[in-house]
Amino acid sequence: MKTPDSSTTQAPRPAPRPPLRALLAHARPHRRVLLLVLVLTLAGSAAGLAQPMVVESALTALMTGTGLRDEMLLMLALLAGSILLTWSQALVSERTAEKVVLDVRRGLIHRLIRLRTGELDKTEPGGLTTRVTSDSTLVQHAATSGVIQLVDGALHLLATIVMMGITSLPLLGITSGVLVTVGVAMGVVMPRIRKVTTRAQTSVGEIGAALDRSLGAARTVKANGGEATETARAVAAAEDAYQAGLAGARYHATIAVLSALVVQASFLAVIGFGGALVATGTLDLAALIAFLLYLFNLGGPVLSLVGGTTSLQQGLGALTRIEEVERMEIETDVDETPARPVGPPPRVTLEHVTFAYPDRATTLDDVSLTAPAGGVTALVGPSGSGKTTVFSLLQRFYDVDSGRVLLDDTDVSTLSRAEVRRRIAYVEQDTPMLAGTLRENLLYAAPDATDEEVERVLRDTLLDALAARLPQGLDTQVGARGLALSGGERQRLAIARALLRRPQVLLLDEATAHLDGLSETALRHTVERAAEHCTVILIAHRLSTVTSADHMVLLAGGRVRDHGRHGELLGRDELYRDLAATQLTAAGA
Ligand SMILES: Nc1ncnc2c1ncn2[C@@H]1O[C@H](COP(=O)(O)OP(=O)(O)OP(=O)(O)O)[C@@H](O)[C@H]1O
Repeated sequence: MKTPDSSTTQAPRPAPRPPLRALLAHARPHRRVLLLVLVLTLAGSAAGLAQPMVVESALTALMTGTGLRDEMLLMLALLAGSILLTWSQALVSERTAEKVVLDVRRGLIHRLIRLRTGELDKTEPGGLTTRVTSDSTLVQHAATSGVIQLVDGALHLLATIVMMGITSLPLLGITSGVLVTVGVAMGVVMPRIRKVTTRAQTSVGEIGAALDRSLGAARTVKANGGEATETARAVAAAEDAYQAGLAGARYHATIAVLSALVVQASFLAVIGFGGALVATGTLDLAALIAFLLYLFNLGGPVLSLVGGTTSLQQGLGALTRIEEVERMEIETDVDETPARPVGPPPRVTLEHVTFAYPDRATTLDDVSLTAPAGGVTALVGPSGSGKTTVFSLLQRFYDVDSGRVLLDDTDVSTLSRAEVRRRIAYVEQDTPMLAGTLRENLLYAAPDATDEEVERVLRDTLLDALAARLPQGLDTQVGARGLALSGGERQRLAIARALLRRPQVLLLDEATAHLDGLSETALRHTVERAAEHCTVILIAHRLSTVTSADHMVLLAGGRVRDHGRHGELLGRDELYRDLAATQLTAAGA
């Protein structure tokens, strides 16, 4: 059972749409421009279609001895017209295609960054990013040039056939063999092209996923000599993409050869049969030549049809993957900018909270705990006992299955996620630094913080000495291409960033890494100073933390086992005594 309103703040999951309908939905906003492109394309094709007729009349003129001037001028005009039309058509069509892809990418980026935590748990990030990069490109071509090529190809083909019929019906009869064969070949090959393209795209996604995983865990890979295994995994996906690409190439080549072969064969047939007709005087030589020109013109529309169908097939495959993202649940309530939290730090309460990760056994079972307002509460417990899960529920990364999470008397499920996360700041165990300067890292979530606030927070986190030591002070670059900070400094920087937002609650997952005595004291001092302004809840990994905490909650197996002060728990709880002796690290130990 979900909390009553949890469904109102999440995006509804739309039913899957048929891919073609979805594709047309992407083309719809640009329908006017696409119509213009189609008109231009058709006009270009019409200019091309008129050429053999003009040739026929020029040849007749030549044979009857009348002048050629008009025909030559007309041919030049047609040529110029068709060049101009093709050029402007290509330009407008490319621009629209770029707009389509930008729209698709904007939508995807927006959704991916707001995906619900539960969706992220289920999906590999590499597979998601290829939807923004390569899949969107395939949709772009399908929704614009693909559709246009198809319509143009079909109309052009039809018009060519009509013109051939007008020129000579018997010769058209001979040629129909071409059309039927090409049609059958396309019907057989096209679905296969779609299948291999989908396979190729899936493999490309797997390359991304495999690399993301390897690079994200680069140190583990190196330390375990896992280079060969990781390479093999990514290369296997690359080879599969290659195989799928090869299969696609084979199908394309088959279609190209078939069309060329059939056009050549019918050319011979038309020459033979048409030659006989000319010899008997049933057909003009000029008409035969015009017919042959049409025959060769057939290649254009047939290629358009093949190209259009291929890109449509590819686009539909890509769209199926993009639509998967459209159907994933996102957090819709994170973009509002709630007012800065004011008022005293709240009491934080979990009231009979039960929670299970999707498709997992119960992780928190009837957990009730209270972190007093403005104090330091430490969560302790063996690994896997549910400490991090409590933090996740407090920030509404997930919603509880039953029970309530309260800030004073306010149920967090009645607040938007933006509001909850504005009130609560979270410092992870291993805080990544963002690219940029020390100042940019500090101001990430509070760009309007004043210099005085920055200075006070630096003092509270004992980072003022570090900043003073640096030649460029707060404008020093940090991270991969700048100053490297120690684990302790990184976590204090993260606390400073969190405090600058002036949160009401600070959640801190203490680093398990060993800190020297100085850093440990600095961290404790920082936490004590933070507790002057907000309610601090921390996942404790240090003895010094639990001895100085106001209150402690001992979790075990997803339930609250005991709570109280360090001395009390030490006196009465065996598990706690064990933990204190083994897990909690003492400075300088
Ligand atoms: N995203 C997730 N999806 C599914 N199960 C999860 C997820 N995160 C944690 N779990 C499971 O929930 C249980 C509690 O995990 P949690 O991270 O809350 O424990 P913890 O007390 O913080 O452990 P540690 O001290 O090792 O960090 C574990 O059994 C874990 O396997």
